[in-house]
Amino acid sequence: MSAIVVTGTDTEIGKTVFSAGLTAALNATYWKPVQSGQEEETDSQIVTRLSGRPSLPEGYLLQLPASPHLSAEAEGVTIDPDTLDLPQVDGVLVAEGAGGLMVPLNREILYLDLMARWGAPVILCARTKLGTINHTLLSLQALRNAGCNVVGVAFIGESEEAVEKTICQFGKVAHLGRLPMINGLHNETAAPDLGEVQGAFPGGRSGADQPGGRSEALVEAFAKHIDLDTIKKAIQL
Ligand SMILES: Nc1ncnc2c1ncn2[C@@H]1O[C@H](COP(=O)(O)OP(=O)(O)OP(=O)(O)O)[C@@H](O)[C@H]1O
Ligand SMILES: C[C@H](N)[C@@H](CCCCCC(=O)O)NC(=O)O
Ligand SMILES: [Mg+2]
Repeated sequence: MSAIVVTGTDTEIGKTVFSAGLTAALNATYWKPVQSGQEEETDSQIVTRLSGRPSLPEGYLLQLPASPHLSAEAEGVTIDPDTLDLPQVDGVLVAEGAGGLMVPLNREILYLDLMARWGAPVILCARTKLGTINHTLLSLQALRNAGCNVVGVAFIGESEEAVEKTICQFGKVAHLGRLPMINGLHNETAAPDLGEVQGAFPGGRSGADQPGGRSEALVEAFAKHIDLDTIKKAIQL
């Protein structure tokens, strides 16, 4: 088995959409160790809907959309990192963090510490919007200080060539491509009471534009814009 970790410079920057593209491209299995927030769909449901690939059950599935340590505390739970070793699967495992790197899992450890413990190669997702140079360089420094193996930065959003180049120069990091914004990924059929469904949603405009239950628009954009060869090499595929 090989595993690859998808993290980001912040929450809401597109890690889940990127993970769905990556999971489809690698015929992988997706895992969200800690889901903190269950407003509409979980990240696992989104990835399975967009990729047509399976998701493992979350290690912790928490209601409150907040930092994992606070969501857990709100339910009287303490996240135990010893229960969050990377699961064994056939083929490739794609594991997605929650928010950015220095997000606490409990009162003692950060997500970054767990990623360092896993030792799996890490992809850093970053916006192309103003402010990203600082966020991305800080995140790269944190990953390296923690001893993580950084595969590269995957950008998300409109093209900002000079900005992307600056990050890769100062950060001495590979540019893994840029996933543009894709229309129609939202699941208009999703509702809170679908919370237990894992997989494609039948009927409606689910963002899965093929009957097999995946978004061909995402799969095509990922194949066109993301450097899968470099990612495959990092996980010895
Ligand atoms: N490439 C894209 N094309 C279109 N929409 C996107 C793209 N990337 C992200 N989005 C949208 O932006 C929003 C946030 O994206 P996403 O859920 O992937 O963020 P995230 O980084 O995984 O956040 P979290 O920290 O909660 O896991 C979602 O509504 C998603 O559909
Ligand atoms: C609520 C978000 N959607 C996300 C957690 C983001 C934590 C950010 C904490 C912070 O940096 O302030 N949850 C999750 O990915 O499961
Ligand atoms: Mg996500």
